[in-house]
Amino acid sequence: MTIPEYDSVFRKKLFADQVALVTGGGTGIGRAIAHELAALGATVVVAARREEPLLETVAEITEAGGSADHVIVNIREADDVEAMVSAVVERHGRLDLLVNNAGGQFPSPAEHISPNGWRTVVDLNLNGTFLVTRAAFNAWMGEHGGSIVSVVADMWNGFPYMSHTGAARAAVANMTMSLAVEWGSRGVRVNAVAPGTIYSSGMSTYDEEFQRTAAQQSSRIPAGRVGTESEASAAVVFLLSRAAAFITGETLRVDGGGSLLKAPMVPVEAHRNMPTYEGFHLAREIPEEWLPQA
Ligand SMILES: CCCCCCC/C=C/C(=O)SCCNC(=O)CCNC(=O)[C@H](O)C(C)(C)COP(=O)(O)OP(=O)(O)OC[C@H]1O[C@@H](n2cnc3c(N)ncnc32)[C@H](O)[C@@H]1OP(=O)(O)O
Ligand SMILES: NC(=O)C1=CN([C@@H]2O[C@H](COP(=O)(O)OP(=O)(O)OC[C@H]3O[C@@H](n4cnc5c(N)ncnc54)[C@H](OP(=O)(O)O)[C@@H]3O)[C@@H](O)[C@H]2O)C=CC1
Repeated sequence: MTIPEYDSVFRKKLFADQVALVTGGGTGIGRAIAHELAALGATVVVAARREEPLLETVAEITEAGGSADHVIVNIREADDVEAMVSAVVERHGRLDLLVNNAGGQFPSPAEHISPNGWRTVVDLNLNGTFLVTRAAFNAWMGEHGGSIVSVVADMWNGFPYMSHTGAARAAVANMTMSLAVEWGSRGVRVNAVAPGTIYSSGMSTYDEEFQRTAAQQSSRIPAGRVGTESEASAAVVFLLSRAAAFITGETLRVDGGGSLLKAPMVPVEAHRNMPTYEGFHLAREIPEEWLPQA
Protein backbone atom coordinates (compact mmCIF):
# COMPACT_ATOMS: atom_id res chain seq x y z
CA MET A 1 0.00 0.00 0.00
CA THR A 2 1.33 3.46 -0.87
CA ILE A 3 1.43 5.81 2.10
CA PRO A 4 0.27 9.32 1.20
CA GLU A 5 2.04 12.27 2.78
CA TYR A 6 0.49 13.62 6.00
CA ASP A 7 -2.19 16.21 5.15
CA SER A 8 -0.97 18.95 7.51
CA VAL A 9 -2.64 22.35 7.70
CA PHE A 10 0.81 23.90 8.09
CA ARG A 11 3.13 25.14 5.34
CA LYS A 12 5.14 22.46 3.53
CA LYS A 13 8.71 23.55 4.28
CA LEU A 14 8.02 24.87 7.77
CA PHE A 15 10.71 22.71 9.38
CA ALA A 16 13.08 22.30 6.41
CA ASP A 17 16.66 21.51 7.50
CA GLN A 18 15.55 20.97 11.10
CA VAL A 19 15.98 17.80 13.15
CA ALA A 20 13.23 16.62 15.48
CA LEU A 21 13.27 13.96 18.19
CA VAL A 22 9.90 12.44 19.09
CA THR A 23 9.87 10.06 22.05
CA GLY A 24 7.18 7.41 21.82
CA GLY A 25 7.14 8.25 18.11
CA GLY A 26 6.40 4.71 16.92
CA THR A 27 2.76 4.64 18.01
CA GLY A 28 -0.38 6.72 18.52
CA ILE A 29 -0.05 10.46 19.01
CA GLY A 30 3.75 10.33 18.70
CA ARG A 31 3.50 8.55 15.35
CA ALA A 32 1.10 11.23 14.06
CA ILE A 33 3.50 13.97 15.24
CA ALA A 34 6.45 12.22 13.56
CA HIS A 35 4.52 11.96 10.29
CA GLU A 36 3.38 15.58 10.41
CA LEU A 37 6.86 16.97 11.19
CA ALA A 38 8.39 14.86 8.41
CA ALA A 39 5.75 16.10 5.94
CA LEU A 40 6.76 19.63 6.91
CA GLY A 41 10.39 18.99 6.02
CA ALA A 42 12.00 17.94 9.31
CA THR A 43 14.27 14.93 9.66
CA VAL A 44 12.51 13.01 12.39
CA VAL A 45 14.05 10.60 14.87
CA VAL A 46 11.52 8.43 16.67
CA ALA A 47 12.55 6.79 19.93
CA ALA A 48 11.00 4.21 22.28
CA ARG A 49 11.67 0.78 23.83
CA ARG A 50 10.16 -1.49 21.15
CA GLU A 51 11.97 -1.49 17.84
CA GLU A 52 9.17 -2.88 15.66
CA PRO A 53 6.74 0.06 15.85
CA LEU A 54 9.67 2.45 15.37
CA LEU A 55 10.80 0.63 12.23
CA GLU A 56 7.24 0.66 10.89
CA THR A 57 6.87 4.39 11.43
CA VAL A 58 10.26 5.09 9.84
CA ALA A 59 9.26 2.95 6.84
CA GLU A 60 5.90 4.75 6.51
CA ILE A 61 7.54 8.18 6.65
CA THR A 62 10.22 7.19 4.16
CA GLU A 63 7.61 5.77 1.81
CA ALA A 64 5.64 9.01 2.07
CA GLY A 65 8.76 10.90 0.93
CA GLY A 66 10.04 12.08 4.32
CA SER A 67 13.26 11.56 6.21
CA ALA A 68 13.25 9.48 9.41
CA ASP A 69 15.44 7.44 11.70
CA HIS A 70 14.99 5.59 14.98
CA VAL A 71 16.76 5.05 18.31
CA ILE A 72 15.84 2.52 20.98
CA VAL A 73 15.56 4.09 24.42
CA ASN A 74 14.04 3.64 27.82
CA ILE A 75 13.59 7.24 28.93
CA ARG A 76 13.59 6.10 32.56
CA GLU A 77 17.32 5.29 32.20
CA ALA A 78 19.63 8.33 32.28
CA ASP A 79 22.46 6.56 30.36
CA ASP A 80 20.04 5.45 27.64
CA VAL A 81 18.75 8.99 27.30
CA GLU A 82 22.26 10.47 27.00
CA ALA A 83 23.12 7.86 24.34
CA MET A 84 19.91 8.63 22.42
CA VAL A 85 20.52 12.37 22.29
CA SER A 86 24.21 11.88 21.38
CA ALA A 87 23.16 9.52 18.57
CA VAL A 88 20.73 12.11 17.17
CA VAL A 89 23.34 14.89 17.16
CA GLU A 90 26.11 12.62 15.80
CA ARG A 91 23.97 11.16 13.02
CA HIS A 92 22.05 14.29 12.01
CA GLY A 93 24.30 17.15 13.11
CA ARG A 94 21.74 19.06 15.19
CA LEU A 95 18.60 18.83 17.35
CA ASP A 96 16.13 21.67 16.86
CA LEU A 97 12.84 20.21 18.01
CA LEU A 98 12.05 17.90 20.92
CA VAL A 99 8.68 16.29 21.56
CA ASN A 100 8.42 14.56 24.94
CA ASN A 101 5.52 12.32 24.03
CA ALA A 102 6.54 8.99 25.60
CA GLY A 103 4.42 8.28 28.64
CA GLY A 104 1.75 6.11 30.14
CA GLN A 105 0.15 4.84 33.29
CA PHE A 106 -2.38 2.36 34.59
CA PRO A 107 -5.76 3.11 36.17
CA SER A 108 -5.99 2.22 39.85
CA PRO A 109 -7.54 3.46 43.08
CA ALA A 110 -4.72 5.31 44.83
CA GLU A 111 -4.71 3.00 47.83
CA HIS A 112 -3.90 0.03 45.59
CA ILE A 113 -0.97 1.62 43.77
CA SER A 114 2.16 -0.11 45.06
CA PRO A 115 5.19 2.02 45.92
CA ASN A 116 6.94 0.62 42.86
CA GLY A 117 3.89 1.25 40.67
CA TRP A 118 3.85 4.90 41.77
CA ARG A 119 7.61 5.24 41.25
CA THR A 120 7.42 3.63 37.81
CA VAL A 121 4.77 6.05 36.55
CA VAL A 122 6.48 9.11 38.03
CA ASP A 123 9.82 7.89 36.68
CA LEU A 124 8.39 7.57 33.19
CA ASN A 125 6.26 10.69 32.95
CA LEU A 126 8.18 13.17 35.08
CA ASN A 127 11.76 11.98 35.54
CA GLY A 128 12.03 10.57 32.01
CA THR A 129 10.69 13.80 30.53
CA PHE A 130 13.19 15.80 32.57
CA LEU A 131 16.12 13.54 31.58
CA VAL A 132 15.37 13.87 27.86
CA THR A 133 14.78 17.63 28.10
CA ARG A 134 18.00 18.17 30.03
CA ALA A 135 20.03 16.02 27.62
CA ALA A 136 18.65 17.87 24.56
CA PHE A 137 19.51 21.22 26.14
CA ASN A 138 23.04 20.19 27.12
CA ALA A 139 23.86 18.46 23.85
CA TRP A 140 22.50 21.09 21.45
CA MET A 141 19.77 23.53 22.36
CA GLY A 142 21.64 25.40 25.11
CA GLU A 143 24.11 26.65 22.47
CA HIS A 144 21.91 26.81 19.40
CA GLY A 145 18.34 27.33 20.63
CA GLY A 146 15.37 25.10 19.97
CA SER A 147 11.78 24.31 20.79
CA ILE A 148 10.49 21.71 23.23
CA VAL A 149 6.93 20.46 23.66
CA SER A 150 5.92 17.88 26.28
CA VAL A 151 2.67 15.94 26.11
CA VAL A 152 0.95 15.91 29.49
CA ALA A 153 -2.74 15.18 30.25
CA ASP A 154 -6.02 16.63 31.53
CA MET A 155 -4.88 16.76 35.16
CA TRP A 156 -6.26 20.23 35.89
CA ASN A 157 -8.78 19.20 38.52
CA GLY A 158 -6.82 16.21 39.73
CA PHE A 159 -6.85 12.86 37.93
CA PRO A 160 -8.94 10.40 39.98
CA TYR A 161 -7.84 6.77 39.61
CA MET A 162 -4.73 8.00 37.80
CA SER A 163 -3.24 9.95 40.71
CA HIS A 164 0.34 8.95 39.89
CA THR A 165 0.19 10.29 36.35
CA GLY A 166 -1.84 13.35 37.43
CA ALA A 167 0.90 14.28 39.88
CA ALA A 168 3.66 13.63 37.34
CA ARG A 169 1.97 15.56 34.51
CA ALA A 170 1.18 18.54 36.74
CA ALA A 171 4.85 18.54 37.69
CA VAL A 172 5.83 18.59 34.02
CA ALA A 173 3.52 21.58 33.44
CA ASN A 174 5.25 23.34 36.31
CA MET A 175 8.71 22.33 35.06
CA THR A 176 7.71 23.74 31.66
CA MET A 177 7.25 27.18 33.24
CA SER A 178 10.54 26.99 35.17
CA LEU A 179 12.57 25.97 32.13
CA ALA A 180 10.86 28.58 29.93
CA VAL A 181 12.23 31.21 32.29
CA GLU A 182 15.68 29.63 32.73
CA TRP A 183 16.23 28.95 29.04
CA GLY A 184 14.53 31.91 27.35
CA SER A 185 17.83 33.75 27.10
CA ARG A 186 19.30 30.72 25.28
CA GLY A 187 16.66 30.87 22.56
CA VAL A 188 14.86 27.79 23.82
CA ARG A 189 11.07 27.77 24.10
CA VAL A 190 9.48 25.19 26.38
CA ASN A 191 5.76 24.40 26.17
CA ALA A 192 3.34 21.54 26.77
CA VAL A 193 0.13 20.17 25.32
CA ALA A 194 -2.51 18.68 27.60
CA PRO A 195 -4.73 16.28 25.64
CA GLY A 196 -8.10 15.25 27.00
CA THR A 197 -9.41 11.89 25.82
CA ILE A 198 -7.86 11.12 22.44
CA TYR A 199 -8.87 8.06 20.43
CA SER A 200 -5.26 6.99 19.95
CA SER A 201 -3.89 3.52 19.34
CA GLY A 202 -2.57 3.77 22.91
CA MET A 203 -6.15 3.38 24.18
CA SER A 204 -6.07 -0.27 23.16
CA THR A 205 -3.33 -0.87 25.77
CA TYR A 206 -6.16 -0.58 28.34
CA ASP A 207 -8.75 -3.22 29.26
CA GLU A 208 -12.30 -3.12 27.85
CA GLU A 209 -13.87 -1.60 30.95
CA PHE A 210 -11.48 1.36 30.91
CA GLN A 211 -11.99 1.84 27.18
CA ARG A 212 -15.78 1.89 27.75
CA THR A 213 -15.34 4.57 30.43
CA ALA A 214 -13.13 6.56 28.08
CA ALA A 215 -15.68 6.27 25.26
CA GLN A 216 -18.39 7.57 27.63
CA GLN A 217 -16.40 10.77 28.13
CA SER A 218 -17.97 12.16 24.92
CA SER A 219 -21.10 13.15 26.85
CA ARG A 220 -19.10 15.39 29.21
CA ILE A 221 -16.99 17.09 26.55
CA PRO A 222 -18.44 20.34 25.10
CA ALA A 223 -17.14 19.29 21.67
CA GLY A 224 -19.40 16.24 22.04
CA ARG A 225 -16.72 13.74 21.14
CA VAL A 226 -13.25 12.51 21.96
CA GLY A 227 -10.24 13.85 20.05
CA THR A 228 -8.08 12.49 17.24
CA GLU A 229 -4.34 11.83 17.11
CA SER A 230 -4.08 14.53 14.43
CA GLU A 231 -5.74 17.11 16.67
CA ALA A 232 -3.12 16.50 19.36
CA SER A 233 -0.36 16.57 16.74
CA ALA A 234 -1.50 19.89 15.23
CA ALA A 235 -1.23 21.59 18.64
CA VAL A 236 2.26 20.19 19.20
CA VAL A 237 3.38 21.26 15.72
CA PHE A 238 1.97 24.77 16.23
CA LEU A 239 3.89 25.20 19.50
CA LEU A 240 7.09 23.89 17.90
CA SER A 241 6.74 26.29 14.98
CA ARG A 242 7.72 29.92 14.47
CA ALA A 243 4.02 30.79 14.68
CA ALA A 244 4.47 30.29 18.42
CA ALA A 245 7.70 32.31 18.63
CA PHE A 246 6.30 34.44 21.47
CA ILE A 247 4.77 31.55 23.41
CA THR A 248 6.80 29.84 26.11
CA GLY A 249 5.99 28.23 29.45
CA GLU A 250 2.44 27.50 28.27
CA THR A 251 0.42 24.30 28.60
CA LEU A 252 -2.18 24.21 25.83
CA ARG A 253 -5.35 22.20 26.46
CA VAL A 254 -6.47 20.01 23.55
CA ASP A 255 -9.59 18.53 25.09
CA GLY A 256 -12.69 19.86 23.31
CA GLY A 257 -13.41 21.93 26.42
CA GLY A 258 -13.66 18.85 28.64
CA SER A 259 -11.47 20.27 31.39
CA LEU A 260 -13.75 23.31 31.79
CA LEU A 261 -16.68 21.30 33.09
CA LYS A 262 -17.13 20.60 36.76
CA ALA A 263 -18.55 17.12 36.04
CA PRO A 264 -16.06 14.57 37.32
CA MET A 265 -14.50 12.05 34.93
CA VAL A 266 -15.81 9.36 37.26
CA PRO A 267 -19.04 9.52 39.31
CA VAL A 268 -18.88 10.17 43.05
CA GLU A 269 -20.36 7.29 45.04
CA ALA A 270 -23.39 8.36 47.17
CA HIS A 271 -22.32 8.33 50.81
CA ARG A 272 -22.74 10.08 54.15
CA ASN A 273 -19.18 9.72 55.35
CA MET A 274 -18.23 13.39 55.23
CA PRO A 275 -19.50 14.97 58.47
CA THR A 276 -20.74 18.56 58.29
CA TYR A 277 -19.41 21.38 60.44
CA GLU A 278 -21.84 23.75 62.19
CA GLY A 279 -19.97 26.05 64.54
CA PHE A 280 -22.93 28.37 64.95
CA HIS A 281 -26.02 27.06 66.75
CA LEU A 282 -28.42 29.19 64.68
CA ALA A 283 -26.96 27.88 61.37
CA ARG A 284 -29.25 26.11 58.95
CA GLU A 285 -28.96 22.34 59.00
CA ILE A 286 -28.87 20.68 55.59
CA PRO A 287 -32.34 19.12 55.13
CA GLU A 288 -32.75 15.41 54.40
CA GLU A 289 -33.78 15.96 50.75
CA TRP A 290 -30.52 17.85 50.09
CA LEU A 291 -28.44 14.94 51.37
CA PRO A 292 -27.50 11.93 49.25
CA GLN A 293 -30.14 9.19 49.29
CA ALA A 294 -28.59 5.87 50.22
C1 LIG B 1 -11.86 8.14 32.73
C2 LIG B 1 -11.30 7.96 31.36
C3 LIG B 1 -10.48 9.10 30.89
C4 LIG B 1 -9.55 8.67 29.85
C5 LIG B 1 -8.35 9.50 29.84
C6 LIG B 1 -7.16 8.73 29.33
C7 LIG B 1 -5.95 9.55 29.47
C8 LIG B 1 -4.70 8.85 29.10
C9 LIG B 1 -4.59 8.04 28.06
C10 LIG B 1 -3.30 7.51 27.70
O1 LIG B 1 -2.28 7.81 28.24
S1 LIG B 1 -3.33 6.45 26.38
C11 LIG B 1 -2.11 5.20 26.54
C12 LIG B 1 -0.79 5.54 26.92
N1 LIG B 1 -0.09 4.30 27.07
C13 LIG B 1 0.03 3.67 28.24
O2 LIG B 1 -0.46 4.06 29.28
C14 LIG B 1 0.88 2.44 28.19
C15 LIG B 1 0.39 1.39 29.11
N2 LIG B 1 0.96 1.42 30.45
C16 LIG B 1 2.15 0.86 30.82
O3 LIG B 1 2.96 0.43 30.02
C17 LIG B 1 2.36 0.72 32.30
O4 LIG B 1 1.22 1.20 32.94
C18 LIG B 1 3.59 1.41 32.94
C19 LIG B 1 3.55 1.21 34.43
C20 LIG B 1 3.56 2.88 32.61
C21 LIG B 1 4.92 0.82 32.49
O5 LIG B 1 5.00 -0.50 32.79
P1 LIG B 1 6.35 -1.36 33.04
O6 LIG B 1 6.24 -2.52 32.12
O7 LIG B 1 7.61 -0.65 32.99
O8 LIG B 1 6.13 -1.66 34.53
P2 LIG B 1 5.99 -3.03 35.27
O9 LIG B 1 7.38 -3.51 35.53
O10 LIG B 1 5.05 -3.95 34.60
O11 LIG B 1 5.32 -2.56 36.62
C22 LIG B 1 5.95 -1.64 37.50
C23 LIG B 1 5.08 -1.51 38.72
O12 LIG B 1 3.81 -0.97 38.32
C24 LIG B 1 2.76 -1.88 38.70
N3 LIG B 1 1.70 -1.92 37.70
C25 LIG B 1 1.86 -1.98 36.36
N4 LIG B 1 0.67 -2.07 35.76
C26 LIG B 1 -0.27 -2.09 36.75
C27 LIG B 1 -1.69 -2.17 36.76
N5 LIG B 1 -2.39 -2.26 35.62
N6 LIG B 1 -2.31 -2.13 37.94
C28 LIG B 1 -1.63 -2.05 39.11
N7 LIG B 1 -0.26 -1.97 39.17
C29 LIG B 1 0.39 -2.00 38.00
C30 LIG B 1 3.44 -3.23 38.76
O13 LIG B 1 2.72 -4.15 39.56
C31 LIG B 1 4.81 -2.88 39.34
O14 LIG B 1 4.75 -2.69 40.72
P3 LIG B 1 5.19 -3.86 41.75
O15 LIG B 1 4.31 -5.03 41.46
O16 LIG B 1 6.63 -4.15 41.48
O17 LIG B 1 4.93 -3.29 43.09
N1 LIG C 1 -4.63 9.00 24.26
C1 LIG C 1 -5.03 9.86 25.20
O1 LIG C 1 -6.23 10.03 25.43
C2 LIG C 1 -4.04 10.62 25.98
C3 LIG C 1 -2.69 10.37 25.90
N2 LIG C 1 -1.84 11.11 26.65
C4 LIG C 1 -0.40 10.90 26.57
O2 LIG C 1 0.04 11.11 25.24
C5 LIG C 1 1.23 10.36 25.02
C6 LIG C 1 1.04 9.46 23.81
O3 LIG C 1 0.04 8.52 24.13
P1 LIG C 1 -0.73 7.60 23.09
O4 LIG C 1 -0.22 7.84 21.74
O5 LIG C 1 -2.15 7.78 23.37
O6 LIG C 1 -0.34 6.15 23.64
P2 LIG C 1 0.81 5.12 23.23
O7 LIG C 1 0.76 4.06 24.27
O8 LIG C 1 0.66 4.73 21.82
O9 LIG C 1 2.13 5.98 23.39
C7 LIG C 1 3.05 5.88 24.41
C8 LIG C 1 4.42 5.76 23.78
O10 LIG C 1 5.41 5.93 24.78
C9 LIG C 1 6.42 4.96 24.57
N3 LIG C 1 7.03 4.67 25.87
C10 LIG C 1 6.41 4.21 26.98
N4 LIG C 1 7.29 4.02 27.96
C11 LIG C 1 8.50 4.38 27.47
C12 LIG C 1 9.81 4.42 28.01
N5 LIG C 1 10.06 4.02 29.27
N6 LIG C 1 10.81 4.86 27.23
C13 LIG C 1 10.57 5.24 25.95
N7 LIG C 1 9.36 5.24 25.39
C14 LIG C 1 8.34 4.81 26.14
C15 LIG C 1 5.70 3.74 24.01
O11 LIG C 1 6.58 2.94 23.23
P3 LIG C 1 7.31 1.64 23.84
O12 LIG C 1 6.26 0.91 24.63
O13 LIG C 1 7.79 0.91 22.64
O14 LIG C 1 8.43 2.13 24.67
C16 LIG C 1 4.67 4.41 23.13
O15 LIG C 1 5.18 4.60 21.84
C17 LIG C 1 1.48 9.59 26.31
O16 LIG C 1 2.34 10.33 27.14
C18 LIG C 1 0.08 9.51 26.88
O17 LIG C 1 0.07 9.19 28.24
C19 LIG C 1 -2.26 12.10 27.49
C20 LIG C 1 -3.59 12.36 27.61
C21 LIG C 1 -4.58 11.63 26.87
